[in-house]
Amino acid sequence: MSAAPAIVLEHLSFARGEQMVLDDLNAVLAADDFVVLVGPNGAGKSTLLHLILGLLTPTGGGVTLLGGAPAATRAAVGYVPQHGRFDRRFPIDVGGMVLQGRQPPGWHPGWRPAAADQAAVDEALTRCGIAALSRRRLGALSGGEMQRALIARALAGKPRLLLLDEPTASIDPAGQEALYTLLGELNLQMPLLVVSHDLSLISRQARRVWCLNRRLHVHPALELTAETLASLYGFPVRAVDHRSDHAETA
Ligand SMILES: Nc1ncnc2c1ncn2[C@@H]1O[C@H](COP(=O)(O)OP(=O)(O)OP(=O)(O)O)[C@@H](O)[C@H]1O
Repeated sequence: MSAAPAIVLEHLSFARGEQMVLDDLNAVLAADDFVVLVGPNGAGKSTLLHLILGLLTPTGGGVTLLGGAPAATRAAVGYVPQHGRFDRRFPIDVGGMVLQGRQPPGWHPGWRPAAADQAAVDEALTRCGIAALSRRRLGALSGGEMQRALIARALAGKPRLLLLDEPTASIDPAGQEALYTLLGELNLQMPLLVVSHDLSLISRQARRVWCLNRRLHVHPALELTAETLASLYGFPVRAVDHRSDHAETA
């Protein structure tokens, strides 16, 4: 028997007053899925993530997250914010930040890590290839290293699903390659939902693409054509395949 889906959207709608932000969304994110969520600015991507996490209440339909109501199951979701939105002046080292992924939700000033917490941090750092950076201050990390540290923080909480917001944005090509590899490895163990405009990520790794612009269209990734993207973004978009085995020959 196949595992239960990670996310089920059923006739999901969300309105703010007169504005219909999301209109009758239906989709399933399978237990082994790698879904990239694309859409122009204002399409409702953040609103959808908030609904999936139970931080907003649908005005129609519903969301099932990891087999239950989002408010009850969201603790099992690892959320990875954009590295550029994280304040690196925060006076903490990489190990300390990853340890935050073990802290119980809410305000617990007396919380002290147990041996199992430190073991989970060490495992997450190793999995993300940054064990050697454990004592490095956040301010001294490259963009790619910072993104890995944020992924490690999410992994430390032993999530059953990862949500990532633009993981490859503002990262140099070598760092992006390393992230593609890491995301592929993580997908062997858990489903991923990635908000991204990175066409290389879409063409190489997504099993499915959720194209959102108030309504949701689900595409098998390889069928995502320039026409689909143009209709989504409202202007022509050139899909560039960066795979070396597709390199152009002069
Ligand atoms: N707190 C809010 N109050 C009122 N309207 C909001 C609020 N948050 C978002 N909106 C509106 O809801 C719509 C969807 O916004 P949302 O942030 O979900 O889009 P997005 O796809 O994440 O955009 P972006 O790519 O620019 O981050 C937009 O029209 C936005 O202006």
